[in-house]
Amino acid sequence: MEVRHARHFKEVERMNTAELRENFLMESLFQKGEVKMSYTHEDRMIVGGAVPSDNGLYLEDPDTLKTDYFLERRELGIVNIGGTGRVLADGVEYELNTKDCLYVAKGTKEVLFRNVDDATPAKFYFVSTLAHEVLVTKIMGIEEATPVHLGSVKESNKRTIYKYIHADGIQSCQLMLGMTLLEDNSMWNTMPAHIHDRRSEIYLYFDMEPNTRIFHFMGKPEETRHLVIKNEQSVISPSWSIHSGIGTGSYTFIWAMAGENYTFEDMEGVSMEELK
Ligand SMILES: O=C(O)C(=O)C[C@H](O)C(=O)CO
Ligand SMILES: [Zn+2]
Repeated sequence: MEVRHARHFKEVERMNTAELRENFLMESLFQKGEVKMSYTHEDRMIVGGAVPSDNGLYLEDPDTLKTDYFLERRELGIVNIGGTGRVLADGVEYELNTKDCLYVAKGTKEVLFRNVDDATPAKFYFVSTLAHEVLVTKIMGIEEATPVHLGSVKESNKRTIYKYIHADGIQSCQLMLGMTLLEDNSMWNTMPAHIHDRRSEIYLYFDMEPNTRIFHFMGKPEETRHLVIKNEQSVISPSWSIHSGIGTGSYTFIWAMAGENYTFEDMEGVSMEELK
């Protein structure tokens, strides 16, 4: 697993494009027959992709974590962005259709990713955070997730946030996770922007045409930078950074957060006057 260290905003102000990408962008999480992972020291989140082939794939990384098994001191949120797949958590099977989410509790010794049909392979995106308590492993479809309607056609940001793992949904120790779907011709997410100094956040952009790009904005509000992002790429947002994007075509994204509090609404809005 690759490891990324936390960066101070003063250092980030001076980064060129390649350095920004090296530090914050995960460009190839989804490789057939592999589990790919990236460990960020921003709230010690692990972000990954698993694309099973014939025999399935186990979630493991003893060298980086130095624990007896992956979820010994962690919890895990998984979302399937591919064809129907199965996750076996200590032998208990969960079938995940596209956009279904599975929370896997701390203490689960074995996590196995499988396809239902190799002709339409599953693509599992996952985020793992540190956990202090054993909670309940639970699956949730998008139709059961808590919707929040935001934005307008006029502002090109009409969208619905579906919250899966949060205080009023699937319970976790600190992981919060959901998916945002934009209406046709609404291109902006998270604008007006916000920060939340108590939590880091990771986005995965997906459901994009090969030629579509997201211009994703990060940085302190008065020192913004951008990254040009392709389909199925993931970007880290440190707690001091805005995280907002505009697509050249349609897209969906999964957001996941970890940190101090467990309050989705704890966002400090950034006014347009502040953005530079
Ligand atoms: O579209 C949005 O706005 C979002 O989905 C924002 C994320 O949910 C977020 O940044 C939560 O802190
Ligand atoms: Zn946020």
